[in-house]
Amino acid sequence: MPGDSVDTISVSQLTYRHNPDTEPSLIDVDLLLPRGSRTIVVGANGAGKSTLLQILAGKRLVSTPGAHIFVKDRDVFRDSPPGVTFLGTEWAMNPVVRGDIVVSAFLDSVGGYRHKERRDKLLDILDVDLDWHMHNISDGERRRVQLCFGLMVDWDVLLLDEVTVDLDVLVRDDLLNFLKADSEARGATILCKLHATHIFDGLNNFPTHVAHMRLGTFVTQPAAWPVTSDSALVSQFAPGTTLYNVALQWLKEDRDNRQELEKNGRKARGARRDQV
Ligand SMILES: Nc1ncnc2c1ncn2[C@@H]1O[C@H](COP(=O)(O)OP(=O)(O)OP(=O)(O)O)[C@@H](O)[C@H]1O
Repeated sequence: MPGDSVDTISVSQLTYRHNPDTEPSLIDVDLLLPRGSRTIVVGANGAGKSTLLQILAGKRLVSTPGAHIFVKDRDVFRDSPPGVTFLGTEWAMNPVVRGDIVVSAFLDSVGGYRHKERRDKLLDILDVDLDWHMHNISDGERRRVQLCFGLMVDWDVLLLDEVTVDLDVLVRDDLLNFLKADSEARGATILCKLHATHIFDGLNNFPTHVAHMRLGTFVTQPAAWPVTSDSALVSQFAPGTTLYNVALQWLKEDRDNRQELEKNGRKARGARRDQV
């Protein structure tokens, strides 16, 4: 709850509609994430993962009475917390980052010279060339520049929305190791969305918690990872289960649930309320 410094992220009674006449994308969400945790959220398309990340980043205003959205003990909207980094896919679409600007100038324009050590480490991990021109690089290369840009500042909370999807496996592996070591060394908290098409190799050792969202709610709250004989997930999975198997089972349950709803005449989410 707000005021408890053990939890970096504390959410309660969060309901959110993108449009007033559609079904809510998040329904009465409660969430507590301890400081230093690294949580992967699994869920089918449209489960509400990105919407939740965007709200935690303060990018979507929530006006639902009673909703509490606190990051680092601060109200995300009224007293926005410092040290929160959100990395989402829309960044690469921004015309500014597609202009004729050299990477070194671009990174310096956002203070890269002040974080030279971390910047150089990230340039190395992400294999980014300071002489690249932003308008002349591939989407994957632009993504690597974005990661360098977003991660070079010391963040306390990192909200990752799919941005590792188009990295090659070597770069991605190095980056995950960097993020893991960074979060362990500084007690920084990471929440990331796992896309259904994600490559799972190398991800197994990354999270401290995994969670499952479906139709705007958590069907499994963040649970300690890996699965051990005394962990909450042992009722669903055998100790030592891989993240790949967990995701497969949860996504299959999501599909079964959707088919059941459709059989019973329920329209897909996003339909107007008066059509549901
Ligand atoms: N900008 C928007 N305007 C209206 N509805 C939206 C918008 N963004 C998302 N939604 C709706 O909110 C719901 C949750 O979407 P969200 O993008 O959060 O899901 P997700 O779990 O991240 O899905 P995916 O894995 O497919 O990216 C979906 O029904 C989606 O149609």
